[in-house]
Amino acid sequence: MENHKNEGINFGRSLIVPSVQELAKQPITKIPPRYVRQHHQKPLPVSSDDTSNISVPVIDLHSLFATASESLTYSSELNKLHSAAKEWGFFQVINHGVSESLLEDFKREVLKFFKLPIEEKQKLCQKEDSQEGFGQLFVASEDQKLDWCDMFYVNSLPHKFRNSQIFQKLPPILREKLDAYSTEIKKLTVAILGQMAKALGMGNEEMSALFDDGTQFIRMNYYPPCPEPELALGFSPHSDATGLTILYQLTETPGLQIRKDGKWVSVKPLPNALVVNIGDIMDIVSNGVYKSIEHRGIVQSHNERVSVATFYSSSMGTEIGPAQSLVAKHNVAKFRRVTLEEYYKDFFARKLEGKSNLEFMKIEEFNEKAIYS
Ligand SMILES: O=C(O)CCC(=O)C(=O)O
Ligand SMILES: [Fe+2]
Repeated sequence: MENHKNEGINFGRSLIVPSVQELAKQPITKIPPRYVRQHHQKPLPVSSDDTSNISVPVIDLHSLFATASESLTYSSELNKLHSAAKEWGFFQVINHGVSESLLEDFKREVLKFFKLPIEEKQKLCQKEDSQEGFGQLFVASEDQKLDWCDMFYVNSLPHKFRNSQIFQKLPPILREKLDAYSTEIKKLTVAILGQMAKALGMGNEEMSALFDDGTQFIRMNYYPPCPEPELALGFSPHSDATGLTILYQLTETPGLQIRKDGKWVSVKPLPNALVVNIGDIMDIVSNGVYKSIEHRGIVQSHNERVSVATFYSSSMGTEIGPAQSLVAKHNVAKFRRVTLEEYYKDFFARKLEGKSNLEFMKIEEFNEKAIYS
């Protein structure tokens, strides 16, 4: 298993903030000012921004992979995947092959973890100069607004980057299920990326070279009930700095919203489905064809919400930039090339601010408007 001296990889850390779950246990009717959003960021009442009749595409991975093994160059499911990645940047997958019993077991252990007494969770808290552990990310200053959320974050793959101090302290069954979940989600991610290579007309080897031995991070999010949900956000608007993210919504409480044509659209939890989204790195690799979409989390007054995001990127030494095959095909590169380390250092040094990180990678003339659609 993991190397005992391993201290993980490190992109600096965020400021220490109080546990929101502990705060929400107090008999409060108002939230502290640090959680009250400025007007433009407040979640609107649903009635004034009604997008309830719109939903993200659902893709049946069983049919997608079945037609792939028949080596058809075209299939309607592949076409659906391509348009979902281009037009939505988000979709849900069903018949994804990750066993229901693993999803159930993992869910139970994650929920148990967040219910542990704070003293137990604090044994796993983020240490000096590390993002991994229990705490919060992206808090860059004392006057920044805070998310109504506690989180636990670990580097899960490759194994050599696992922080052994954290893994050893995890409740053993959670550690076992996390390990199994990480393996299954990596397989699923790589399989979806392979289909995307095909849909984009990229060389399959090009996608494999970037992602077969990639880096995986797991972030578990706990959103407690909030006495003033119309003033707070569970997760500030952001896009993910990854290749692909697979999100498991553990509870039935909705909360994830994506920005679609200027409106916030909810991604409602579906039974046995996983949410997939394009991250900034895939947006870059696809030379802007696939879209990394801004999303946020809202909270509710009576229900807690729990989600697990699994972020997958290329391996650490890799230089990221538009795929050469697509640059040749499009006759232009829309993004600069940087190493993954440089990219992440910049991402984690900021507070979350929509898609600002992707903008910084764009070659100037493309900053305003995408040319491919
Ligand atoms: O909880 C959610 O649905 C969103 C989480 C998310 O966007 C993230 O962890 O990056
Ligand atoms: Fe996200």
